[in-house]
Amino acid sequence: MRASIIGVGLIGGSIGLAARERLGAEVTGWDPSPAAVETACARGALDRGAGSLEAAVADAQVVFVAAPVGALAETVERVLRAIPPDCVVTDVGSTKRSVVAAVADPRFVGGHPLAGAETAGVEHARADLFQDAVWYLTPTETTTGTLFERLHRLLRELGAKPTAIDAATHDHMLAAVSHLPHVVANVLVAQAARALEDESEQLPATGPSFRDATRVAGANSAIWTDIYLANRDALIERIDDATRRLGEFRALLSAADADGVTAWNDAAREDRRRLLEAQLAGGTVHELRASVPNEPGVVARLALELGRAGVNITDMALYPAPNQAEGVVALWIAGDEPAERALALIAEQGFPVARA
Ligand SMILES: NC(=O)C1=CN([C@@H]2O[C@H](COP(=O)(O)OP(=O)(O)OC[C@H]3O[C@@H](n4cnc5c(N)ncnc54)[C@H](O)[C@@H]3O)[C@@H](O)[C@H]2O)C=CC1
Ligand SMILES: O=C(O)C(=O)Cc1ccc(O)cc1
Repeated sequence: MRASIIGVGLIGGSIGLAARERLGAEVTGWDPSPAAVETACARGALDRGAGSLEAAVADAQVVFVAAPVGALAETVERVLRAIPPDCVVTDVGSTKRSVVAAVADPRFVGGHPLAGAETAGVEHARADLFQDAVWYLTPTETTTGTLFERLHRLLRELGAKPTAIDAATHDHMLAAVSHLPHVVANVLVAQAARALEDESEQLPATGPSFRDATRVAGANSAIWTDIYLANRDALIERIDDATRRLGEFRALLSAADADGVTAWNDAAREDRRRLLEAQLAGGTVHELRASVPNEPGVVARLALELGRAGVNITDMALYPAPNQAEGVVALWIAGDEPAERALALIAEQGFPVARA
């Protein structure tokens, strides 16, 4: 497998380490910072650095674009102009609408690993960063099924859990579970640091809860300014919602409503439990086989439909029929109930489907 990485920072570097270690891939990379390329080679994240983006991808079977969100659309287009025809291109940007709207090429599939850190640069890259992490993919009606399948398999081999989602749903969800938490962490440290400016005030001691809630405060501005701006409409909605919730709690306090405060706190515990429980779906893996016409977008549509219903595809394989007009998609789904749901959803799409 020949893989190429454009933007060799924390995420690009981690993909390089994992691809070389786990896939035995030959990895070439390019970054506008020569120092990043040099460190990536020294750390074993790249087999070699290339002199230009075009040279880095000329021979690739898969390209990961791991640049800041604001540079993604232009960089992906540049990659698409330079790759061989049978190469899949993906990105890792934390927001998806802008790049997916700008790039309409059957060889491109948007992506976003839900894994990372508050650090930056290939110095902090790790081969195990994506182990068991959800890795969102945003295929569209034009995505080539076989290239989507190749990317899906590669990500599984990197240890991740690829999950199809549409770009708008992704950005709205991420505003709530990633972008707002980063904003709130910044607000918390700014509040506590007021004491630094007022010499008469004693510096607060920071306990574990403060450290947990603020680990990501001031995370890498080289990527976060772009993320906040690219998702500003969804993030503003979440900030307004959070402000309203703070206002509700303020009202409970102001009324000294002890029962209300207890109910509010209990509801938070229950919400957190349900959110964390939802990540632990597992169980027996079932193989389903669906017959589908060999048309652009069919595989993407199936993956998106299952993703929307919360069904995770553990693995997938495509078997085109000799006449090339139709084919079989094999899907492996973990858990009895999700497999049942997947069977029903695929049948609803009008495709014959059975357990293998
Ligand atoms: N840091 C994290 O935890 C996560 C970050 N992401 C996304 O991954 C991408 C990369 O982020 P990190 O690796 O954390 O940042 P980073 O700052 O560690 O690395 C970014 C790299 O991109 C390079 N770069 C800048 N402009 C470029 C361009 N025009 N073309 C190619 N390369 C360029 C920089 O020189 C740098 O080496 C961003 O899109 C970010 O939203 C996704 C998931 C997690
Ligand atoms: O460090 C953490 O907890 C993070 O949240 C890292 C992170 C940053 C950006 C992403 O798009 C996904 C994950």
